[in-house]
Amino acid sequence: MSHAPYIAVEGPIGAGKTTLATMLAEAWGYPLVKEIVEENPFLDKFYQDMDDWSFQLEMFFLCNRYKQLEDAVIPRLAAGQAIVSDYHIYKNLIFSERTLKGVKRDKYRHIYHVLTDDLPKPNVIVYIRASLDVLLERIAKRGRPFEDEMSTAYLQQLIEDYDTAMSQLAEREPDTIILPIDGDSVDFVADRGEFDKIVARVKECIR
Ligand SMILES: Nc1ncnc2c1ncn2[C@@H]1O[C@H](COP(=O)(O)OP(=O)(O)OP(=O)(O)O)[C@@H](O)[C@H]1O
Ligand SMILES: Nc1nc(=O)c2ncn([C@H]3C[C@H](O)[C@@H](CO)O3)c2[nH]1
Repeated sequence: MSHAPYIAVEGPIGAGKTTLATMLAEAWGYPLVKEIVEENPFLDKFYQDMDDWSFQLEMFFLCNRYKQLEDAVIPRLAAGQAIVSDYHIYKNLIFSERTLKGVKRDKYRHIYHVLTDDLPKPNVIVYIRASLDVLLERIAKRGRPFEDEMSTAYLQQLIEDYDTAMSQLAEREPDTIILPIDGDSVDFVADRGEFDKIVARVKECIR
């Protein structure tokens, strides 16, 4: 392992990333880097008109995540200390390849690589996979008003994009271990035993 433990949780919208990342960070007493949602000025506009707002939204996410890595992740790893994150920076590319088109997609892809290629990458990604029905149920239960506008087709496409992306990532970043979790059947919230099993599996990866 080239740096202190850097553990990321990934998965499609509503899979339970923030929930699991928070539990892991608390269990180990590590700081948590969390996605910015409430202060995002473009999310509601994006869900109302994706074609019109996707570039602004993707750039906002990219700049914010870059800043979080710069401010919170890099100094911490440089000090030899572990950290948990509820995303991997690669998710910018997963979403942008789906939401952007033509010249804007090419420009975004270029900027993405310039900004992120030399950033530290997680040692482990806990990848929560879940079916469309389960994701829809969790998104509805959480009740963010702007997500009412999200189409089922978009979410289904993201489920597939995530599977493809995780296979690509396994090739691009062979030092990162990807731990898939079946979010439909493994309820790490209600069942402490299931959470403990995840903790044990992650520990194995960062020893
Ligand atoms: N294993 C679980 N069982 C039941 N409910 C869960 C589980 N995991 C998460 N939830 C609930 O599902 C909702 C979505 O979870 P969470 O916000 O952690 O997802 P997320 O993947 O971080 O979402 P986003 O992609 O939007 O950032 C929340 O209301 C959370 O309490
Ligand atoms: N288009 C797009 N690009 C991203 O990088 C991205 N990251 C998260 N999201 C959406 C999912 C949830 O609704 C909400 C909170 O995660 O924001 C994104 N949407």
